[in-house]
Amino acid sequence: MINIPCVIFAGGKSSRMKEDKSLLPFRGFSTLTEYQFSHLSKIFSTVYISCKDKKKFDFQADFLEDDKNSTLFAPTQGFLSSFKTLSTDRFFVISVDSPFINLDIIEKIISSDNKDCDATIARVNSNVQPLCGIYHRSLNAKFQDMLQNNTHKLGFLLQNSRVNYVDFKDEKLFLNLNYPHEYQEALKLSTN
Ligand SMILES: Nc1nc2c(ncn2[C@@H]2O[C@H](COP(=O)(O)OP(=O)(O)OP(=O)(O)O)[C@@H](O)[C@H]2O)c(=O)[nH]1
Ligand SMILES: [Mg+2]
Repeated sequence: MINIPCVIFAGGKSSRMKEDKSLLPFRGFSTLTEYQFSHLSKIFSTVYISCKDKKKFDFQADFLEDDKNSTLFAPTQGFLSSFKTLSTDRFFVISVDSPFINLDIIEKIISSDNKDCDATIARVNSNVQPLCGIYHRSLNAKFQDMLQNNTHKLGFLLQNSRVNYVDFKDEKLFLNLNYPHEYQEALKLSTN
């Protein structure tokens, strides 16, 4: 088991999906979140779910809720509550809507990480995947600045930080379910 905590980001608006994607059924699980939680719990010894309000889920897990006083929708919120609640120097981040990220990918990222960087992040055919990688506590202050300045582009943060990129080729494994057609594609890939 991997000892770095894993945080599943599941608190977004799903504006492109038009319904909360974290609650869509997947691979026999009643929600994509439960699928990810179950899969990742076999790999990581601690798995957290980052969300606005744990009440939207009806299963037991460790939830990290966003600041209730904020109306902002952006992963920045999830990062800030992760840094606040977790005591470790780093944690692994994954998006709820990328169900094909596997052990092989996770192990490669973890073995590429080192103490001198701020983050170790997946890149697929030169596309950076900010929600698949390790973030270090050294970035906490930058996330606080992002909140203060109301700028939430993770790509920009990473461009201005010390990042190790880990390159992958198979784009299918990084499929993000943003639109209904991508969810349909994921369902099809799962039955093959
Ligand atoms: N905890 C938390 N997670 C978030 C927040 N906003 C986005 N995320 C998560 O970040 C991940 C990547 O975001 P997107 O793929 O853009 O998802 P989204 O923002 O729900 O979808 P769109 O509204 O279509 O952009 C998803 O897993 C979201 O659940 C937030 O305010 N809080
Ligand atoms: Mg979004």
